[in-house]
Amino acid sequence: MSESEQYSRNTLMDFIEYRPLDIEICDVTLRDGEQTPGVVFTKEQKLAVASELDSMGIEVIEAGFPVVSAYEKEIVKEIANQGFNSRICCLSRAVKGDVDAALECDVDIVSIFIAMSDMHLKYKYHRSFEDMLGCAKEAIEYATDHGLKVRFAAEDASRTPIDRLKQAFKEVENEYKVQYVSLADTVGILNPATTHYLVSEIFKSVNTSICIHCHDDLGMATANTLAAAEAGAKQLHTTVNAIGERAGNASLEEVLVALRVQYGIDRYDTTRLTALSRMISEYSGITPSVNKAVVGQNAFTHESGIHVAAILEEPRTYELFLPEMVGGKRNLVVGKHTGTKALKGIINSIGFCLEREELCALIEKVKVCTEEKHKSISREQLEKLITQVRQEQETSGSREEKFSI
Ligand SMILES: CC(=O)SCCNC(=O)CCNC(=O)[C@H](O)C(C)(C)COP(=O)(O)OP(=O)(O)OC[C@H]1O[C@@H](n2cnc3c(N)ncnc32)[C@H](O)[C@@H]1OP(=O)(O)O
Ligand SMILES: O=C(O)CCC(=O)C(=O)O
Repeated sequence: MSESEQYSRNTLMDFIEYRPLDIEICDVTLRDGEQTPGVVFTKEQKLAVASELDSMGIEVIEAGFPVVSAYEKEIVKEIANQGFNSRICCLSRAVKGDVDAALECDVDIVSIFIAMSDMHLKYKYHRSFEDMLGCAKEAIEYATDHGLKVRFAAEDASRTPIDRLKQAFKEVENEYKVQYVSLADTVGILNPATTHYLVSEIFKSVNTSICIHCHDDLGMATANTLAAAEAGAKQLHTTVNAIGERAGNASLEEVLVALRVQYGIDRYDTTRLTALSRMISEYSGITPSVNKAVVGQNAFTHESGIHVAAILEEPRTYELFLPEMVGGKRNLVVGKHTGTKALKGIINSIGFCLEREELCALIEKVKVCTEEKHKSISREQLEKLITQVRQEQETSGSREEKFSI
């Protein structure tokens, strides 16, 4: 199947003015994702996830926060030494000890973060902006002197005065060689318009590549991430199944599929997404909601008669992209909303062939049964109903014969 037959391209994009996207993905499932309350990945699990991300073509993997524990440090080090194509990154506070831990892990990039919002300066650090920026600079200098590539990350950037962000980024950029500056929407306050504004403003004032790290407190993390990309952000942060602090982060599966459908970026192996999602569900103990985009159980499940009738002719009538594109499977369900064409197609596909009258009787039974049970019906129940219908038709047929004798 050709690429263009796998999905409908959003042709309205042709009417929108935006900067051509020049992006890479930094997946933070193994760091921010693991900060989901109650989630603890084993070394084997983290290695397996990192390997999948690498195979998928993800450019940067944030493997962890080494100072959290000795085991965490051991895992980050092992991931960094796997020889993956993905570059390996880890988190560090603006503290020498954290940078030392990163150095011990052999990572490619260390993400040194500070918050510069009034809220965090006052209640978290009890220190001034100048003090914290000083700490950040010391840590950055120490890291770069020791050969580490650095991302300078502004935590809570979306609640920080823009001029303060610009000043900090400019000073750091002028004094050190950093690879990235990062904007974190730590509490998920942004919307696509304000994300675009924030990134555009920073884009105008720095020469360093910009990263965007979005949280989903208002359900806009994916949209904000894409708005940031349109405004010039280079590195987009994601997590598998959108796991992460509170409402989670921008979802890897949503961002990758949106990049393809909206912007034609097709270099990632999206066919691995469903398997990776199942892997994270198992390892984290958190299953995405059934209606979760791309990987939810219902992402390619259809019941409505009008939809299924059309899908049997051409799935793209009611599917933006085909399940094969993300390693998923289509599932046609028989329930209250099933129509005759759909039922005929479904029963034919499982080896049954009914006359028109039998089909009408079956659909009646399906409706009554699903309304009584308040749920759709299983294949087994469907087969039982087909048997019942056939028996009833036979009985009424022989009765008619008797009557006509
Ligand atoms: C937005 C984010 O996701 S940030 C990352 C959040 N992730 C985590 O917190 C990972 C899990 N955390 C941990 O295991 C622990 O909190 C550790 C190992 C990081 C630190 O543990 P502790 O040394 O016991 O410190 P504790 O957690 O009590 O407090 C955090 C300290 O870090 C300081 N701190 C927080 N962020 C920064 C920063 N970016 N730069 C410098 N110091 C910082 C706080 O001000 C506080 O300092 P204080 O002890 O002088 O008050
Ligand atoms: O910006 C970053 O890279 C990390 C910060 C972060 O995790 C957050 O603020 O939620």
